[in-house]
Amino acid sequence: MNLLDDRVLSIEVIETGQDLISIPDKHEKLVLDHDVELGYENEFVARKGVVSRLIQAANRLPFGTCLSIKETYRPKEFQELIFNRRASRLSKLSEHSGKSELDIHRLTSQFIAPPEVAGHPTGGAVDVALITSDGNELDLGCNYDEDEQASNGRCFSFSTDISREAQKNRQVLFNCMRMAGFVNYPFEWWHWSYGDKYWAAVTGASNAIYGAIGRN
Ligand SMILES: C[C@@H](N)C(=O)N[C@H](C)C(=O)O
Ligand SMILES: [Zn+2]
Repeated sequence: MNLLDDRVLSIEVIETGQDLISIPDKHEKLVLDHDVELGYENEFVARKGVVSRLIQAANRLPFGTCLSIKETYRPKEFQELIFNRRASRLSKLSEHSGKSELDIHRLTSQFIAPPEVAGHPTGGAVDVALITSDGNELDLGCNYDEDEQASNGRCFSFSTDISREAQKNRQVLFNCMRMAGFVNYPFEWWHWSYGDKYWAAVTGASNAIYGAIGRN
């Protein structure tokens, strides 16, 4: 399901009011990746229910494997900025010349969520990968945050164009995240959410429980 699907756009939010809290930085199975450059200060916070699910997911990983946390809560203004920036870049590419605004909106929405449905500004979405306890990133088929062009489609969760090792690692990651209640966005193996509109549409929940929230 993509982010512009009517089933996602039509989801109502019944906000729980749950706080954003910090993801523990001393947990033996969770590693906060401070090297990811985002363009704003990453505070590694998420909704309380998301943080407890991240801990559940991490605790299910095999001995010696940890969950690497790349990005969690992202301010809505930043979501708007990166969405508009990508739309503007795509519209200038010769391969997209002649495309309508709606086509560009659709193309942009595959890699960056339109602000009205985006999970990161709700504190419900997380970007994660796997890392060994001595700090080596596991092969998951492409680098974190490489889009379809940069990864030759290997960012898609169900790409078959990745090594056996990467397929096995994805299976480990997908199992632990699913068991903890997260749903994956299948265009990006690293993007998972709980409680946002996308999660509600995929799980059939009657509403989302987390809407966009400010950092107080
Ligand atoms: C930009 C990319 N890392 C990302 O976060 N994409 C998802 C779909 C999002 O914007 O929520
Ligand atoms: Zn994400």
